[in-house]
Amino acid sequence: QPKTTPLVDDYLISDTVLGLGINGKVVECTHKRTKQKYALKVLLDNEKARREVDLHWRVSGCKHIVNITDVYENTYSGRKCLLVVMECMAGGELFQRIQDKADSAFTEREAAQIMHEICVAIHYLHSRDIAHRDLKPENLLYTTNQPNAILKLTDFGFAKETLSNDTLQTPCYTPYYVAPEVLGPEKYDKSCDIWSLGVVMYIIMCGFPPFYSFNGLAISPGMKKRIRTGQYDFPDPEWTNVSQAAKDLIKGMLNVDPSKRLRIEEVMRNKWIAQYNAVPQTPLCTGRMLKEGEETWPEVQEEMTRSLATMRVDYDQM
Ligand SMILES: O=C(Nc1cc(-c2cc3c([nH]2)[C@]2(CCCNC2)CNC3=O)ccn1)c1cccc(C(F)(F)F)c1
Repeated sequence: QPKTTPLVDDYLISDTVLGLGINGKVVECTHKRTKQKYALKVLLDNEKARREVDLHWRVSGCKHIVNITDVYENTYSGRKCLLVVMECMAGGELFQRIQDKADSAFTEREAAQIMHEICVAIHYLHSRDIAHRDLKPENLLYTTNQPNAILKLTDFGFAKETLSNDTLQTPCYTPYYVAPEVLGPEKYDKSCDIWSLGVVMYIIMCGFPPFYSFNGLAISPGMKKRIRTGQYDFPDPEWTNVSQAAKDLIKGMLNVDPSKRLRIEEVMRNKWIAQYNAVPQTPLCTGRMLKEGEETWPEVQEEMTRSLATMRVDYDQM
């Protein structure tokens, strides 16, 4: 139900670029009547863009997912475009905010509260049979710069429905003797998101990623092997004071076998997440480590982007 009236009748488009998504550019815009600021994502109208908008619109009501205000279908110089107007997340990205508060101690309890917010978003998606498949630091944004800002997930450019056979093809009844796997392989798309949750949690706890290539190359063969074989650890001194509960949760999310990896329901039931307000207020070195690693942060982002691209391909072929 996108609007077909010209977006420019209702909004002023500024030339402030907020970022580039998989399928399109994001710019700032202002509602003419209310003077309210919004983020506008410009997508070329095609099947991929339609899927992104449809899935994002379906979950836009979740408190921890960037809300869509409006969608317009307009034609510019003969090209059909989808214009997605979203609430403006003026607080910027998750790790920028943790780094900016480097002086005042960032504690394990604050980390647990942040993880709880991200898990609420992922649980909202997975319970509606939608996998995000591109959960990474630059897609986690804050509403404002204020202390009470809310963290939200954005960019549904790789999102997809995970309805497997037992809900679609097979008739509404299934003979009681049919084994579950016969109804079609449980799709592993959701487990991409759990792996991402594990990587994001690891970085929140210490300020550097669990996997990286040592020789500064893009994904080195060694790094790929280390990801597949789950070779990472919790090095001292950064991890010395972190609770065993947090480390065990990360292990459950970074399990190399997607079928053995925790599901989001299990993550939400985990004590460290469910009772995040009872997590010890141990000071973490995340802010300082993020600051120290600031120049190599773009490489960390690129490596996560590549790891996700590889995983999406691998799991689609399973
Ligand atoms: O990025 C800002 N606001 C924002 C941004 C988005 C947004 C959507 C998407 C993205 N951002 C990215 C940008 C590149 C990194 N991945 C995410 C690509 N894909 C998207 O779908 C949505 C809503 N508000 C921002 C940051 C600081 C200040 C302000 C402003 F001053 F405008 F309030 C806005």
